[in-house]
Parts: sequence; structure tokens; C-alpha cells
Amino acid sequence: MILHAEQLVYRHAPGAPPVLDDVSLALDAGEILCLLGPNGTGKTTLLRCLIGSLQPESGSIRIDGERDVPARRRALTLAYVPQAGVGGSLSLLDVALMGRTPHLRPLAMPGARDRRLALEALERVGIAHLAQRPFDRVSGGERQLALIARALAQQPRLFLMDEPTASLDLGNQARVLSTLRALADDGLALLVTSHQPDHALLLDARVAALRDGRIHTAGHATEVLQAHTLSALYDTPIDVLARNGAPAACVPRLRSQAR
Ligand SMILES: Nc1ncnc2c1ncn2[C@@H]1O[C@H](COP(=O)(O)OP(=O)(O)OP(=O)(O)O)[C@@H](O)[C@H]1O
Repeated sequence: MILHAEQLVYRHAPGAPPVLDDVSLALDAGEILCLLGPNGTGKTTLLRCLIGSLQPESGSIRIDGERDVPARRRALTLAYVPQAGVGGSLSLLDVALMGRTPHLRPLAMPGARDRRLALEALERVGIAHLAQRPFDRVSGGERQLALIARALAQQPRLFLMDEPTASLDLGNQARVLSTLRALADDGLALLVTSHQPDHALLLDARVAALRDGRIHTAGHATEVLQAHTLSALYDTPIDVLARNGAPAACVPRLRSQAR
């Protein structure tokens, strides 16, 4: 098991209500786990606990079966894609090159191989033509793609991605989702937060849905993403439509359409 979290409890302040309450999950090589749940339910907080930037009050996190993995080894094992990143005036190539940092000796500069891997990562997400453009002079979606490229260049075994398709058009959503599926098929592990349950279906992923800081629903997307489960999770009527006989699209009903 590459990632195993057990009974995590996290509060932003002592005595405050828990943001994460008894949350457990496990992720193996070759798997995609899609983390769903309403706004403010603790998805980013969970990712930040898993990468070690927040400290849970109790519970355990093991990577490759080991607790308290040293920072350098952790950086070689897992890559985090945040919702938004700060790249300033760095070029997108330099942003992608930052993914190579854990592989460099202290104070060493990236070499030709690092630059090739960074460029390949930009190509894989379709923005190699923007390699020399400063991060603060590209669109929100292009920034998101650059942050994904940085993670790809890092060549980790485990990806933790916070809403990686949130700013992307349909074409780029399909490109990124195809890339994520291909990474899993290559044996890598991915934990991906999303507000689009459809994406869990497209990715043929397992799902863990958080609500009020607790696991509300868990299982394979095709089994658990049913109209009644989603309607309860998001507190709104949701239909699940089929394509080729399999659930494919999760569509909320507006108040005027409620039956
Ligand atoms: N620094 C902070 N201090 C106090 N509360 C915080 C802080 N950051 C987040 N929160 C609260 O913690 C809860 C969980 O936030 P989190 O960002 O993990 O939710 P999320 O599920 O990722 O939400 P979204 O889907 O909107 O991105 C929310 O109620 C949020 O308001």
C-alpha cells in the first residue's frame, strides 16, 4: 500500500470542531482515488495532512508502510498539485523544472536531462509552446496545466492533486484526465479531489466522498455514484445519466425542475 491514512482527526484550533473526523483511506499503486465532497468539507485539509504541511491531532499516515518519512524521500515519492500556485515571473519551463528539485544534489543546477523531462511534461499537458512565457502572463487554465507539468516532471510514484481540472476547458479536461488514467495504468497512484463526480466515472476510479469532515460514501465510482447517494452528499437533487448503458454524467436538477 503506497498510502495509508488511518483515523485522522484534524482541527484548525484546539477546541474547534474537527475539520477531519476519523478519516481513513488507502491507495495502492495503479489506483486512482477520487475525493469528492461539498465545498468546505475538508478535501484540501486532508491533502495537506497527507503531504505533511498540516499536522493531524491524531491518527496515522504511512507512505510505503512507513510513518514520518523524511522530507527528501517524501519529495521523491509524492508530488502535490495545489489548486493555485505561485510562479511569479518564472517561465513555465522553469516552473516545470522545479519538479526536478528533489532529484538534484544540494546546490546542483538542473542538467540537460532535467530540461528534457520538464519540456516533455509541458508537451504532455499541451503547453510546450508556452515554455518561455512567464507564469504570471498565462491564463488560469494554463497555470493549472503548468502545475500538473511540474508534478509530472517530478516523476513521483504518488500524485496528490487538488482539483486539477477546475480551470480547464472540456478539451483540456479530457487531455488531463487521459493523462491521469495513463499514469495509473503505468502503475502510479493518484489521489485527486474534484467537484465533478463524472470525472470519477471517466477515470474508472474509486471514490471517497467527504461530508462534514467524515467519509460519507466509499467504493468504486460506478457502484456508489447513484442519484440518491449524490443527492444526499450535495443536498440537492441530482440525476445520473447513462452512456452506453453505464453511468456517465451527474446532472443537478434546478429548483424549477424539481419533481
Ligand atoms: N486556515 C484556516 N483556518 C480556519 N479554518 C480554515 C482554514 N482553512 C480552511 N478552513 C476551514 O476548514 C474547512 C475545510 O476547508 P478545506 O479547504 O479543506 O475544504 P475543501 O473541501 O477543500 O473545500 P473546497 O471544495 O471549497 O475547496 C472549511 O470549513 C474552511 O472554511
